[in-house]
Amino acid sequence: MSERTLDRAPALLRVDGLRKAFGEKTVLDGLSFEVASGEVVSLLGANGSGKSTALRCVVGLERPDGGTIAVDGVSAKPGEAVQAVAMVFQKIHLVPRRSVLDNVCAGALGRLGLSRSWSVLAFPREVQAEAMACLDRVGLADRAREKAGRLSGGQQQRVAVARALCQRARVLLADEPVSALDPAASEQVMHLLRSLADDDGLAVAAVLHQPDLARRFSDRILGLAGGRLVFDSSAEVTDEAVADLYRPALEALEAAEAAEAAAAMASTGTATKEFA
Ligand SMILES: Nc1ncnc2c1ncn2[C@@H]1O[C@H](COP(=O)(O)OP(=O)(O)OP(=O)(O)O)[C@@H](O)[C@H]1O
Repeated sequence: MSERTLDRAPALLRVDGLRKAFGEKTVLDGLSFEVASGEVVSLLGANGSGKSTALRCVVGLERPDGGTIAVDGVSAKPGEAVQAVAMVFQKIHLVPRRSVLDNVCAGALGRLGLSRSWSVLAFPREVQAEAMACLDRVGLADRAREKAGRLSGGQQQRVAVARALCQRARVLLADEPVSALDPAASEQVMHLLRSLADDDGLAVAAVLHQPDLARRFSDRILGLAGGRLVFDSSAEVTDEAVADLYRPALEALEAAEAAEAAAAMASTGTATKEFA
């Protein structure tokens, strides 16, 4: 977004030298980035470049092997959730049989010290009031009493965002938030993320597979390859730089296809010889 001029605020989220391996495979290789209050940062990269793992480390779903994560200047304990950080996913993770309002209230569970099992019959009235305000913020207050599973995918994703707001998150991580949505719903969700940064001062980091959306809705784009940052640029990143991110994956795919074609040719040759 070229016209947006951000006086970069101090980073709300600071990730420094993050390292993570699964077995022998290094997935994050010293990844560092920052996201300020009011900023939307997109992470682009080929499949397997470490984008999801990076966000999962930040939200405490994975324990990093090294590096530091700080939220508002306070270091996070590795592998532990931080109240001020929430994440939304491509697979939206609502409880479909519970009401939209209950799903949003669930954002307050950690703060209330209640179990994640939702054993409470009803959430305290003040939590319900806060959840209604969060639903209103995402434009879905009128759907509060419906079962979450009855809403469209785009609406469910907005409910997931409302749940993050009810958690009082200041850093919102979004892992492919629009990959399962149609273009109109994708626009709506991206506009919502943008306005949460612009109007509410959230720091937003989103993994996207759509470079055009990344350009339109973010202040900066981070390019990841092999668990490292290969660029951290303004949203005017060149087509070539973006294409470079996906080139190794494309080349690997082309090599696999060529090997498959060669194997098929060889077996056809053998079959022809046997037939003769
Ligand atoms: N729990 C796990 N155990 C073993 N390997 C894992 C685990 N989670 C991720 N990986 C591996 O780590 C690598 C990076 O995965 P990650 O999901 O972070 O990539 P990504 O950039 O988000 O990819 P995509 O665009 O496909 O979602 C992949 O090779 C993946 O198979």
